[in-house]
Amino acid sequence: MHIPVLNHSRHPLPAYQTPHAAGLDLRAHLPDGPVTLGPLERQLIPTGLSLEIPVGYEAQVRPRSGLAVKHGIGLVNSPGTIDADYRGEIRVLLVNLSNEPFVVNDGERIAQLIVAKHETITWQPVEALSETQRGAGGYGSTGIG
Ligand SMILES: O=c1ccn([C@H]2C[C@H](O)[C@@H](COP(=O)(O)OP(=O)(O)OP(=O)(O)O)O2)c(=O)[nH]1
Repeated sequence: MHIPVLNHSRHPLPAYQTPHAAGLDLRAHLPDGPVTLGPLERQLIPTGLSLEIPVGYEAQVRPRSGLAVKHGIGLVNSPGTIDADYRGEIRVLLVNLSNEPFVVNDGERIAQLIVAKHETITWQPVEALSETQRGAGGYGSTGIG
């Protein structure tokens, strides 16, 4: 699938790092210099990228596990949703869940983008739903562990 992309950064377009990777790494676009995230601080980090995603598809912004395990860096709204009709810049809502400041440098790979199909549904209001073995059970109703 080809996706039209505007790249306002001086970084290369997101690329798959291995032949069968699902995600394309997104880089920080910080022309004015690095940004420091203090402990528990969150910031929207620009990528310099705007997309034209085909109708029927979305893009998901997901954390990178390496940054999560090594530095406690996550996404507040994980996974972020990029709508097909969004034409603005993709931004990444990073949060520092560690006790140490974390420096985000220009060009650093901060998150990953997955393009996925989605359904557009219509509602069918009813008076009752079909019965199942689970019924309304959840939240550990089958036991923990
Ligand atoms: O991590 C994210 C999440 C969203 N967006 C952009 C693309 C998306 O299409 C738009 C709106 O996102 P969302 O629907 O999650 O935001 P909202 O809080 O529901 O606001 P809106 O009322 O604008 O839909 O913001 C990003 O750039 N990064």
